[in-house]
Amino acid sequence: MSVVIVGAGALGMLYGGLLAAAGVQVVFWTRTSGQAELLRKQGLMIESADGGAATTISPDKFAARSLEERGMTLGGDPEWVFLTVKQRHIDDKLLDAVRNLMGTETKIVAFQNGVGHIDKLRQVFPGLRVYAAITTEGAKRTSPRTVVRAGLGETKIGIPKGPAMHEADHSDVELDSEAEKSGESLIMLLAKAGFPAFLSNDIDKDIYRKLLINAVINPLTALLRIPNGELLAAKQREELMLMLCREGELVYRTYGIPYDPDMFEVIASVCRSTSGNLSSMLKDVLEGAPTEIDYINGRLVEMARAANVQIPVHETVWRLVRALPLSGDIKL
Ligand SMILES: NC(=O)C1=CN([C@@H]2O[C@H](COP(=O)(O)OP(=O)(O)OC[C@H]3O[C@@H](n4cnc5c(N)ncnc54)[C@H](OP(=O)(O)O)[C@@H]3O)[C@@H](O)[C@H]2O)C=CC1
Ligand SMILES: CC(C)(CO)C(=O)C(=O)O
Repeated sequence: MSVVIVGAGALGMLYGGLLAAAGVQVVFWTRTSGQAELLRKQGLMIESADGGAATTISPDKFAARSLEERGMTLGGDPEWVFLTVKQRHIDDKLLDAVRNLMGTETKIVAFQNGVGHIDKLRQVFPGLRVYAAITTEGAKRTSPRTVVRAGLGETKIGIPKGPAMHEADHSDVELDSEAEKSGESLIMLLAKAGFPAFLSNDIDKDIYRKLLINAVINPLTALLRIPNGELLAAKQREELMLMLCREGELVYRTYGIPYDPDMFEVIASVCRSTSGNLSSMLKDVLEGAPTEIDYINGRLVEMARAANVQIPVHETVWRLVRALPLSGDIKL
């Protein structure tokens, strides 16, 4: 079994590193030749947030190439391509490069938060099975060859339905037997590498559940510059969370997208279980990097507008996060 990791960032190094350590044939595909070279020379390291022993993966356990070295052959016909770049990185150039990697039996697994990417991948690769992975792993890249794993999360894998997920029928649909067989082999592979992983028959529900969790926690933590747990530490913050949650539920009801009856409690419990974490959006803001707001709150706003539904709090946080200065932009 071979796995190509497109994007050796936090998630890419975590999954690729532990798969390689478990003996799976892994090829990392980085953006820059500098990172690929560093990985080839020094290997990579996965540290644990609680100070436990780090896992070192030596360079003989994997291969690393870069987009800049596009001419180089990666060899073979990979069984899986894990797409672990951010949503905004999925552009025509990247998709062209991914196309060159695909063999006849290759399947893609997309790990992005938010929505939009699956439809894009389906348009570019018609007829190809695109799996979505929804994970509660928390990974942070601390150097081009080091990643910190916040704790053991769950990874759910499934094939989203319909070309546009929010227009899809959300009744339970069984995966066809071939897709199920492939999905199960991937789950076993991930389990071998130490990831608690499950096959989902309704990954759309998981995608939209995560979307609402992110659409409440991420913009508020990014705007208020606080760790996730601090959202519950003041009534005013909880009120904002509740408004975002209720507006999101309104959109979901409008489109017939199922959500947990106690969605607010689900979100609050994520704040508690990740209380010390900085959300990915806050990390992006602190690093001066573009955020994934367009693919999270932006998508909800788009859906609401298309259905003539008002979600003013999402609209406001979406605009505010988009308007945040990139670090260093403003000197006071
Ligand atoms: N980190 C986490 O814990 C979780 C992340 N996710 C989702 O997973 C996705 C990835 O997140 P994360 O790993 O944190 O992000 P990172 O920013 O750490 O990693 C993204 C990686 O993609 C690389 N990249 C960008 N463009 C290209 C390209 N053209 N070719 C090859 N590689 C490229 C970047 O390279 P470079 O740095 O050189 O630009 C970087 O290494 C996001 O959508 C996020 O929402 C979901 C759940 C948890
Ligand atoms: C669940 C949460 C909010 C954890 O930090 C997350 O997925 C993120 O930060 O993007």
